[in-house]
Amino acid sequence: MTFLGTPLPLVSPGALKASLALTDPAAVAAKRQAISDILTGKDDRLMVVIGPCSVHDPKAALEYGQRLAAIQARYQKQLLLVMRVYFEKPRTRHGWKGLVYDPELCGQFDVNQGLTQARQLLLDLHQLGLPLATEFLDLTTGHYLADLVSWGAIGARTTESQVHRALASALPCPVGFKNGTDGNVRIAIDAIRAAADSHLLFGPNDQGQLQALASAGNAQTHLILRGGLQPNYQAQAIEAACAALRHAALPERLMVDCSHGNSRKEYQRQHQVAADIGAQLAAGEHRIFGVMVESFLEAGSQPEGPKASLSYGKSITDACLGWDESLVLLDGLAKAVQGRRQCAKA
Ligand SMILES: O=C[C@H](O)[C@H](O)COP(=O)(O)O
Ligand SMILES: C=C(OP(=O)(O)O)C(=O)O
Repeated sequence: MTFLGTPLPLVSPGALKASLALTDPAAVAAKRQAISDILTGKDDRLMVVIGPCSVHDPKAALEYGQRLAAIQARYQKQLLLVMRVYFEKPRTRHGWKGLVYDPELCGQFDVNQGLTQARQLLLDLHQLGLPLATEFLDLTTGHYLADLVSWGAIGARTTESQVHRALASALPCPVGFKNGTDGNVRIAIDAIRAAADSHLLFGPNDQGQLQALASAGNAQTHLILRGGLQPNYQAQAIEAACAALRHAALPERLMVDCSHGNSRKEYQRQHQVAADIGAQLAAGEHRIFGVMVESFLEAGSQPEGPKASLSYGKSITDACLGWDESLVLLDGLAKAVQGRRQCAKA
């Protein structure tokens, strides 16, 4: 090995997809189309990407998905609920990097187990009828999981990365680019433009052999305002971001992340962010087509640690809204969409 480190066995994408097969790809395609219709404005509902910051316990994530699936019908006239199922965590400095890398939370890097658990959970959630959202971070994991994903994110720390823009150009689903952690929106707009092109990328084929791929280009990409040194969810920031999109000859369509830089990492502040967005929608703001919310079974977060030491249903990365308060936030967004429709009729 010319690289320093310990080689670890890795299941091939084809073997994993054969053992945990998606039997109804048309159902995933329909979910992607529903998201695309909202992205383009054909459907006037609001897309809500909601769920835990990260998946460390597939059982708890599945329970969250069962609850989300059970309320889809309640909101379906106003909201399209898309579940966050994040298996890879971009860290600012240190910390657990996600289920794919360390499913036992013990630093053993059992990637085969992590990929298997991740794909099994996506299959289980897909069968509940939920559209599924994830961040694509490592350039390889998409080869194992992307066929089950309805919407992808490129995170604040990788939006400027050329290889992540190339990855997005090859993904079979709509993709949102977060602004930079400092609030830089331009790099996300550059990413949208770059990802529309065909790019050369390297990755495994189904047999696990390295191949080069000339991507098709992805026109279904968009901006996500996630805050930065200052929040960027308020009307003035929305206007500035839309002016930048207009200047780049891009559609003025965007998603707002109620968490991260917009909540300043205070999870309950997501209520205020969602309420401000709701007021904008109710006043006729049509350019905001979606929001992101960090939400789980239990409110808050807990320090990462051995699985046996953790309490059930609580995030070990960013703090999240609890289930009941998440319903309050969804109720407010549904009312705001109704208000937007009244505005449109006036
Ligand atoms: O969404 C999760 C976090 O915002 C991101 O992974 C960074 O977390 P950290 O700043 O604790 O590393
Ligand atoms: C890591 C995330 O967000 P960001 O890239 O905006 O920090 C996330 O949404 O889980």
